Amino acid sequence: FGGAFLFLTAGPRVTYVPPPPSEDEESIFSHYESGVNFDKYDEILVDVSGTNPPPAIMTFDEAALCESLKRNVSKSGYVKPTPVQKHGIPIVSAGRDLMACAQTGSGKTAAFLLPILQQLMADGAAASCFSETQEPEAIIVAPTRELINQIYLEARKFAYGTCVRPVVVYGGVSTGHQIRDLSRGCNVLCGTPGRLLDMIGRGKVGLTKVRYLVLDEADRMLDMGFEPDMRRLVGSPGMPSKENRQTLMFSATFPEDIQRLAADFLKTDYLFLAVGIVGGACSDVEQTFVQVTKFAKRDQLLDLLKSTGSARTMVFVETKRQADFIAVILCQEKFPTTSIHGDREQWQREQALGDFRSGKCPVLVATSVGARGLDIPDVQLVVNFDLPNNIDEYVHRIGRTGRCGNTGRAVSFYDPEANSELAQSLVTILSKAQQEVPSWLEAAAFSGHGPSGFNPPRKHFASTDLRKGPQGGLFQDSSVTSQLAAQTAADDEEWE
Ligand SMILES: Nc1ncnc2c1ncn2[C@@H]1O[C@H](COP(=O)(O)OP(=O)(O)OP(=O)(O)O)[C@@H](O)[C@H]1O
Repeated sequence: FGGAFLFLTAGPRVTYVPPPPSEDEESIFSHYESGVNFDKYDEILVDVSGTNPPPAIMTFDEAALCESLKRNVSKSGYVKPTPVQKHGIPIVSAGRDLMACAQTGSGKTAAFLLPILQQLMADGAAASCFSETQEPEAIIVAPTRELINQIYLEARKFAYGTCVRPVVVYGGVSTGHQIRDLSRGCNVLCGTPGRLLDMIGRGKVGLTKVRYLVLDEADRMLDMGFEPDMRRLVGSPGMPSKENRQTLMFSATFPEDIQRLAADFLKTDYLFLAVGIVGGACSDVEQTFVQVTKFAKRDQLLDLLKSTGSARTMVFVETKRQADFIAVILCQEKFPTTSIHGDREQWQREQALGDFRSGKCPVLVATSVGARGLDIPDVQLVVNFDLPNNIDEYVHRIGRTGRCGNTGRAVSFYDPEANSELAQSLVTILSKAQQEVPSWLEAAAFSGHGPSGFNPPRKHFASTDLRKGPQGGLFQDSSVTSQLAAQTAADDEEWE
């Protein structure tokens, strides 16, 4: 009986083998153009706190990258570094631990990949060779399968033509396939936590050579959903102590309670890099709000999509069932639509993202699993059909548009019955992004709902490195709820 029970709970064996990524140079380096606001990134205030930060670089030349990396950066269409790259690259190169917060779509991925790859090349990383146990020098973790795959493809792009070999492991894909891929050599291992720990537990990955541990979407990786896995990872046999590795954390949001927790993983002299307002929304996204009841949302969405034509659109909903339901309705109404959520098979999730990327389905309905990190060209509109229950998730969701200096638009359906808790934080977010605040939303914010008092917009840039004391924490109200909210999301979703 025990065996049968085990079999039932383990579920069917996953046999999906994703198609290999293209080897064609043109598609490896395909990219979208940076937008009209790219140069405005330079006007964003930057604050680095902690002792002895190295000076920022102004150009990629100053990053002293080796020839092949330089070539790959240029083939990727990068001409000038973004602020998180200008400051982040020298910090990583100087061997410092880092907690970096910069707005969505502003190039955080290259800010950690380039200096890591550069260092591995400079130190002559061992060319990959076959071995049953691989000993990567860098481990990168992220919360969703699609995001870690995207980071892997970026790593593969920047490492093109070098001897550094990145590998990716994530759930929903045949383990045997990933073990075979790993055994061919691995310098940079990208993984979602569950599958990564599984590979370590099976003895396929050794940790003794780890020099870099990167947590992308670090606040999510350290909230209640993933924190135990992260502790397991750093406590795994062979993993160098925090004193003996470099730990790097990146996100667009960093609630204070999570910053406090993050300190356990970082050396005490870590640097905190804030580009703009910690937890702030991307100012290139025009945010509008429509007050609507639950029952009127459907018609509102149809009207909106009719008015935007074939603009590539992501529609966020609360539940997996709702995602399927809305996708079906939109298809019936002749909007080619697909969906991504945790109940879909991995091949369906990957196909959905592929169809959305290619434009075959210009509308993607997603649960919170699609909120973070995904970098899809030309997403013009994000619709919050259901608003999330925490402000950080809102910031990440609307950040799927307005990336890399391009402009974007987000329309959110605000249901007074369900969303009043969010009103204060929304007003703060809108004000800080210099956006118009609807008077009804301001009234809702003042009417006393929500976890704390109204947060008046600050006139000056406020760094929110926790170590600077209580005047920081612009979005403290959100941090109070973030853990709970994230837990709810984690319960609902098969994240990785
Ligand atoms: N210096 C640059 N010049 C031109 N394009 C860049 C530069 N840096 C990054 N990009 C491009 O900008 C896009 C967004 O970058 P990336 O995905 O790293 O953003 P992010 O800050 O990690 O966003 P998120 O918070 O949503 O995860 C990518 O397509 C990336 O290739």
